[in-house]
Amino acid sequence: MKLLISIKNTEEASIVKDSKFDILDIKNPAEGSLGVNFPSVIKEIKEKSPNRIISAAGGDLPGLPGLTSQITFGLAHLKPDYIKLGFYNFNELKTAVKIINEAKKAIKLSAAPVKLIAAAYGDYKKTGSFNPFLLNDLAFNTELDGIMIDTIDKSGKNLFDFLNPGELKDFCLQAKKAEVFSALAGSLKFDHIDLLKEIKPDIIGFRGAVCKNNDRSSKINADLINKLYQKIQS
Ligand SMILES: O=C[C@H](O)COP(=O)(O)O
Repeated sequence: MKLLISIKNTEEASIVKDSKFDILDIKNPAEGSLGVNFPSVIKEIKEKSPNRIISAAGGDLPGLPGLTSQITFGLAHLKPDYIKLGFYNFNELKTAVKIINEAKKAIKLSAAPVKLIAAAYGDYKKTGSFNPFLLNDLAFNTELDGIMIDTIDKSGKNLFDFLNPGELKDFCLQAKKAEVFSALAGSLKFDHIDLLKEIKPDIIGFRGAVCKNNDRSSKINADLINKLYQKIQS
């Protein structure tokens, strides 16, 4: 189980410089769950973190293939290892297939070796957004590299308030069958680690629980990241 840590600026890149984790995710929490950050910020963080595997959030995106492919094209030029696209406020599989096919074309056009992750939200029902259990169908029908479940609502509830461990385990098993990696996030806590070890996603994503006062809009904390990493290894 690899640990992904989301950061928002170059100051946080310095804070986590010596911390142990596997993927450095760059997002803009002020613009949503998978808020997309500014090109200059992503470029600077990449330069400051030469030995890190980098992921870039692409936004909580409506079902618009043109818009999504342009965002993907722009991000791909910054050469992250992964781009994560959030499926928000639309729910048709056909639209999702078109989005991923066009995003893959945009990546090829950029000539950067970027992997693509489609993300849906555990609390999808509240907003009529894309059902995360359709991500496996999407993976079978496209050239996706990974699928992820996060949450859109970061105001107190977490992933397990919306989906049960059995559903999440099945999601991860289906991802293996589709030969893509699985990732889980959504206000996860230290206390969820044992359960997550049973569910066996390939990647777990954290921010809030490793920020000062458990507040994802405040500053990331290196000691908390190291403690979390140790707990995952134990
Ligand atoms: O991609 C992972 C997310 O940034 C996790 O953030 P969170 O733990 O605050 O929900």
